[in-house]
Amino acid sequence: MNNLIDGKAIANELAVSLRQSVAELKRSGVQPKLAVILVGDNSASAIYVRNKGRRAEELGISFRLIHLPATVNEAELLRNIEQLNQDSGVDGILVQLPLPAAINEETVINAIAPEKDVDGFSPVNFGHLWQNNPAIIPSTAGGIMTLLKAKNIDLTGQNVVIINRSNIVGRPLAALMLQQDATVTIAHSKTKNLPELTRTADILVSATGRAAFVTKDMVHPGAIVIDVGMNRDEAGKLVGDVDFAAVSKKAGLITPVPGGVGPMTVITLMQQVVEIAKKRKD
Ligand SMILES: Nc1nc2c(c(=O)[nH]1)N[C@@H](CN(C=O)c1ccc(C(=O)N[C@@H](CCC(=O)O)C(=O)O)cc1)CN2
Repeated sequence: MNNLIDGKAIANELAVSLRQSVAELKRSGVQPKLAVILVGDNSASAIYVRNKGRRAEELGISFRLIHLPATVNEAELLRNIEQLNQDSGVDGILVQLPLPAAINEETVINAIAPEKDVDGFSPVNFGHLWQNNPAIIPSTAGGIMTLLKAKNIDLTGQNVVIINRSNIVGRPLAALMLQQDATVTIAHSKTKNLPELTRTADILVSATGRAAFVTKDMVHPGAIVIDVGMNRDEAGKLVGDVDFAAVSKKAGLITPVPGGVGPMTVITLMQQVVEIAKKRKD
């Protein structure tokens, strides 16, 4: 299929130069290190964290996983974050989301030192992003931008519809696309006449968490379709939000699930760990 955007292959290409950057840093006495806090036993989160650990190891980035029980209280979680904030050997800190309901996500994210907030979710990094001066950016949004760049897509004047308004995907992606002069619409569960809106999209991004949500009647011929969904179908198979079999026949370019946005999220995270570590040299 020649309209496929192979995120796995693009991530693997990026890994080659990133491995060299890590090796250079190590030669200059800096060992890049990522610390991940995983709370509870969400099976999807465990897989995503495992993928991050594997990629880090393969690149030569130190990876520390702190796995806390779902019953951990907020104060204990904040203590762990503070220790990592104070540890000069740790470059990037992230808390895998979602967190158990009893824990306030915002309090936790705000506790991460902005200069180590490798997810780019803190108000400081979000503020920089929306001020057109991005520092550390959310990895999924950054990964999607890299995919489009790899395919030489010029965003100027393109109509983009993003079905997601989260801080992880929709909002940061909208900011990044706006910076490249796209016309961006964020759609969500209360949006009226969604198919009518999505048919206006030159680039359609979906992150709804619902399998087969994007059907072929929602896509105009030749559109670029970016599928951020991670869902299980009735047979337990990993699928995205898009009815891939039908939509891929109509789309100009399309990302698969798995092997599309997911690997780009992970490699972008690693790129940012390395960028933070480089600051230790200065
Ligand atoms: N602290 C964060 N939490 C979450 C984020 C995030 O960016 N930071 N994003 C998502 C999940 N996510 C990152 O953690 C993520 C999603 C998917 C993948 C991935 O490797 N996907 C593979 C398939 C994996 C599988 O087999 O299930 C693929 O698409 O090929 C990595 C990371 C929510 N939480």
